Amino acid sequence: MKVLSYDSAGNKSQLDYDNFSFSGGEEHIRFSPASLLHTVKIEIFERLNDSSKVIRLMMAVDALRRITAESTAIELVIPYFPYARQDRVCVEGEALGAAVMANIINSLNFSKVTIWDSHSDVSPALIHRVTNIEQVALLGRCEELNKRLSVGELTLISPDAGASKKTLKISEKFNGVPEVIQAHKVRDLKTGDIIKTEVLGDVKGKNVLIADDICDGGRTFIELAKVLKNEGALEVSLFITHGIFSKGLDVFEGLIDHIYTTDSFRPANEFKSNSDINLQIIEM
Ligand SMILES: O=P(O)(O)OC[C@H]1O[C@@H](O)[C@H](O)[C@@H]1O
Repeated sequence: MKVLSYDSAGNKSQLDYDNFSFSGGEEHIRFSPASLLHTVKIEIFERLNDSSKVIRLMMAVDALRRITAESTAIELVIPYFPYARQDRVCVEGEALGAAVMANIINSLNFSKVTIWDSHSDVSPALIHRVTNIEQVALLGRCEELNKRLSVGELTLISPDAGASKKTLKISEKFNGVPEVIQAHKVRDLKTGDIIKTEVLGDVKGKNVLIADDICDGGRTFIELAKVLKNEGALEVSLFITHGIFSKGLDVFEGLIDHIYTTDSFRPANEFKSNSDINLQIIEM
């Protein structure tokens, strides 16, 4: 967690803090009141990729509010908004995870919350004072990908209905030059298993780029890459905002040739590279 403080002249400095957990796992955090004397605004940047970080964030805000003036604005940047995929009740009896997480964030009363490439429109609608930086804007940071898309070297693949709006926006950025082909995925709502994947267009002889928000275990992209290669696609690449890669990168071997992802979920130096996959981390 990176904490920045701003004085009234807009000068920025990084705030140090002590942080440890008790042997039973409970978090402890302490800021130096002296370092906050001239602070008018605080900005917290955190990759919320595990639950203990949520507690640490809550502790940090509590500590900061105790030693700053009431007028001090506290802003939050959480590139990866956790639980965003649980944005509807698919089967009766489930929790609405996105709302649970949004309620926690809202309870901390931030002046502004920034997230990147929200999974759907639901989380931005639930979080107060939120800015969602769309995938098409993040793409601006990747020179290579911009170039390849602008010259029509890649055909965009939207892996499911949820991703199609985002993929079309990327194509529109380049005046429709990259062709967009829609794919269709059916999941078992109870187990999350993928039952069916089909590509609704001709990919023969084309270099394709699958664009989506999250790659977790990678099943969506493994199944899709198999179909794409079977139907004659040449290079199959992946542009993913949030690279969780919970099953590692080896699972894509022989199927995905190139992966572009941002450092939203983990810092760039923590990605385990795979010699067979050309992995490019877009550092923000
Ligand atoms: O197939 P894995 O990588 O586990 O899950 C990622 C997919 O699940 C969706 O919600 C994401 O938007 C993406 O399409």
